[in-house]
Amino acid sequence: MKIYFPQWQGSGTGKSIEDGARTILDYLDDPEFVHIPLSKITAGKNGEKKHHINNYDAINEQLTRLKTSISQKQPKTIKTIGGDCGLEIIPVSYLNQKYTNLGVIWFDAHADINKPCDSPSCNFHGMPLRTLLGEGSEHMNNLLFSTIEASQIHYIGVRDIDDTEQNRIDTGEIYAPKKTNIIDLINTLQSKKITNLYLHFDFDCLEPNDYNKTYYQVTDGVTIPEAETCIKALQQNFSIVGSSALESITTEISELHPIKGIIELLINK
Ligand SMILES: NC(=[NH2+])NCCC[C@H](N)C(=O)O
Repeated sequence: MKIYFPQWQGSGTGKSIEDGARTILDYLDDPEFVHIPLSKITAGKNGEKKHHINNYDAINEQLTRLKTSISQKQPKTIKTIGGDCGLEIIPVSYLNQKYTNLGVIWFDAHADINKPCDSPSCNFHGMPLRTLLGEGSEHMNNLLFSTIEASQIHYIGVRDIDDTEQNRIDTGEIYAPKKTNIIDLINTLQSKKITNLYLHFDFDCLEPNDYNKTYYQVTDGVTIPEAETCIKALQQNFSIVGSSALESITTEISELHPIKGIIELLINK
């Protein structure tokens, strides 16, 4: 199943994330994408915070739509154009229920593992992994198809981590090396007997000199050739049952040029 879900409300005020999703959709020009409509509940500057989550009602309503659509279709695989990282709680928890021992590969500059009450921003896109662990807000748990274990989480390119997130990572089980070594990652996944993977891809994992049309830019990122090599190696060694392309913000298709290879690998391979 291919899904277009341009959720931006998880970033607080970042409407550019919706525009960026549309640009990737237009570039791919693929009628197979199922469009999930966003909530009309006021969000952003005048949005309301509930349970330590900005724009809670809008996010809850539209993620419920996404969940319903996936439940009805019961897809074997899910490819998503987004959108902010908060949307991941739906496809990941669905695929995790379908495939035992799903490996979750998180290409991202950020750890996205905040508890709502610890989050400096109260933006839900910094919370999806903690939610998926079943340690987030009880007010989001109704959206989950299943919860994951810490040992299923593997970061690539993570380098902007809040102190409270680091504390969670330091309690063990989560794979979060300072520098990516693809051989080590593959060995780690194989030693855990993981065969199926979900590839979460926030374009801010990339080195900004290679691509900076992202909601955040964080120095010392993964280069585009490194990211492509890594995705290809994972595709050769594992079965990829889901992937996402998230938080790019350009409104010009021509500016997607540097990341076209990555988009193709994630969505069309
Ligand atoms: N998906 C993202 N862009 N996440 C950024 C999160 C930034 C920061 N850690 C926060 O929780 O607010």
